[in-house]
Order: sequence, then structure tokens, then C-alpha cells
Amino acid sequence: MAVYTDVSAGQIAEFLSLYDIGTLTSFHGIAEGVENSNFLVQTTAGSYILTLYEKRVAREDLPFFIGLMQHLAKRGLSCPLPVAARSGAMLGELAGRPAAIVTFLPGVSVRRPTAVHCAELGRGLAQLHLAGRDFPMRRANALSVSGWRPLYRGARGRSDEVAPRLSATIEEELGDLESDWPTGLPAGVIHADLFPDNAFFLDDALSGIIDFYFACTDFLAYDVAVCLNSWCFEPDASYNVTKGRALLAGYESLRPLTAEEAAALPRLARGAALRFLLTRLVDWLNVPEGALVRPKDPLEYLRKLRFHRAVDSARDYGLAP
Ligand SMILES: Nc1ncnc2c1ncn2[C@@H]1O[C@H](COP(=O)(O)OP(=O)(O)O)[C@@H](O)[C@H]1O
Ligand SMILES: N[C@@H](CCOP(=O)(O)O)C(=O)O
Repeated sequence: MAVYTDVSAGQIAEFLSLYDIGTLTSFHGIAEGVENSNFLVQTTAGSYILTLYEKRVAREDLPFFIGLMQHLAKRGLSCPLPVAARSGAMLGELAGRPAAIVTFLPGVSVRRPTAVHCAELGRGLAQLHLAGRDFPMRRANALSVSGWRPLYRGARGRSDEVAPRLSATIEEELGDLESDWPTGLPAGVIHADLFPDNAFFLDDALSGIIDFYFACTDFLAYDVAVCLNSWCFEPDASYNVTKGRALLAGYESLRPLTAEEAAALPRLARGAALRFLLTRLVDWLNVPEGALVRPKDPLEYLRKLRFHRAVDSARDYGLAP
């Protein structure tokens, strides 16, 4: 459960009094997510999500995330809409944390996505990329190749406690990817964390995308690589090429990949696997005392990384020739 910061009913009621969204009837901390503290808040006017932004979210980036959700929603993407306080402000402060209220999206996330979900997700990802084309703000991806080594410093001394020779594997990957990371690919707004828990479905149709707090400006194909990692592997770490084919075909039905993007896909997928291995490893070794959070397994991404190292071309992921 991700609740790092506890808030009382009284604090939430006071916060809500700044908005025109009714009065508090109930709330609870949400049992998913690992980054921020989230509360489902019921008021006399409906359901809302209250988010208190935690460690990895820099205050100065919040206008980018808020502006992006507004922009994408205006272009027809189903995503949470930030709610303005009576003053017009989209961001406030609660329990010493930056805080915002966003609309509640109906739907459920799927624990075991099928090829049908993957196809829907691929289309949704392309829709997000197309809707983001004219978003005027930029945010560098702090968790791209140049950010991985500094991130790793938070775990380096202890990584072999998690798996034998893990530090050697990571060092080797870092060196390899840093010396040959793709350049010049089509770039724009990416979600950067579009895992199954951040996509909602109703009757197997994608009904919404949430959690834009890693969104940034980066290669569009990197976002595809993140999704291949998070949607198309089975629990035994085998790659399901049927799911990969469905995801890529869904994506390409709206935005075909260029030849350069297709050629870069194996490297991007490898980088994406390393990125999630590293954040998970750091989190695994540094659970804040008293926090209600279940850290995610870093070794899941070590196994995925091993798969990517053996890939020859994007065809291995299911990209149509
Ligand atoms: N707008 C929303 N509508 C409905 N549920 C939401 C919404 N935002 C978050 N949630 C719920 O809260 C959980 C955690 O949110 P998420 O943004 O993924 O947290 P984190 O920032 O910690 O990764 C989600 O898995 C979902 O169940
Ligand atoms: N998707 C990341 C963790 C952060 O995302 P959340 O949406 O699950 O909080 C991972 O799986 O490592």
C-alpha cells in the first residue's frame, strides 16, 4: 500500500473546503502504487483521487504533469482531470506535501493482460503520443540513460545482497548502454510508466490511463519499449510474442514505427528493463520506516534484461516485417 504520509479526516475536510466539490463523506488510503500517497475521497458531489506527491516527484515538475493531463483530456484521451480549487489553483499543500485532486476514472486494471488488452493498450499509447504532439511544455527524462548511473549509486554497495553478481551485471549493462544509446529518434511526450496497473479497462476495452508522474519528453519508441517490458512477459519471465505482436500492431494502427525506431527497439527495451531494475532495486533496499508500501521485485527485471540481451531484431518482439 502506498501511503507514505498519513492524513486525518479533519485535514482532508479542510483541504476540500478550498474546492467546490462537496464535503467529505469518507476516504481511504489506496492499496496500489509505490510512488505517491493516494487517497480515494468520497464527497457529497462524487469520488475523487487525492494525491500527495512524494520522493521522486520534484515540485517544479508538477505544472508539467498537471498541464499534460489537461492537454491530453482536451484532446480526447481518457485520463484524470486535475480539479481546480476555488482560487483557480490546481496544486495545494497538505501535511507538508504538494497535493492535488484529480477526477476518479472508472474501470479496472488487469493483473494478467491478454493479447486483446495488449492490442488496446498499444492503440491507447499511440493515441497518447499523437495527442501529446502539440503539448508546449518539455521535461527531460531524469530516468533515461544519463540518470541510471547516479540512481544506481543508491544501491551499488548492497546489490549483491539481492542476487549474486548483480552489481557486475548492472555495471556491464550501464557501460554498454551508455556507449551506444540510440539518438535522433522521433521524440515527444511519453508516459514512461504505462504498466498494467496504470491502465483501466471496461469490458476489455481500454477506458483510461492514469499516473502521469514519470511523463516526460523522450523517444516515443522508448515508451513502446517500456510497454513491451511490462505487458508482454509471462510470470515465468518468458516473452509472449503473441502479446507483443498485438501491442505493436495496435500501436502501428495509429502510428507506424519508422525504420530507425524499429532498429532501435531491442536496445530501448534493454534500457527500459535496466531502468525498472534500478528503481526497484533502490526501493527494495531503502523502504522508508513506517511506510505502507510493498516494494516491487527488482529481479523480475533482471530476468527481462537477460531476454533482451539475446534479442536480434524487433521481429523477436513481434514487429511485423
Ligand atoms: N484517477 C484515478 N481514478 C481511479 N483510480 C485511481 C486514479 N488515480 C489513481 N487511482 C488508483 O490509485 C492507485 C495508485 O495510483 P498511482 O497513480 O499508480 O500511484 P503512484 O503514483 O504511487 O504510482 C491506482 O492503481 C488506482 O487504483
Ligand atoms: N511501474 C513501476 C513502479 C512505479 O509505478 P506504480 O504506478 O506501480 O506506482 C514498477 O513496476 O517498477
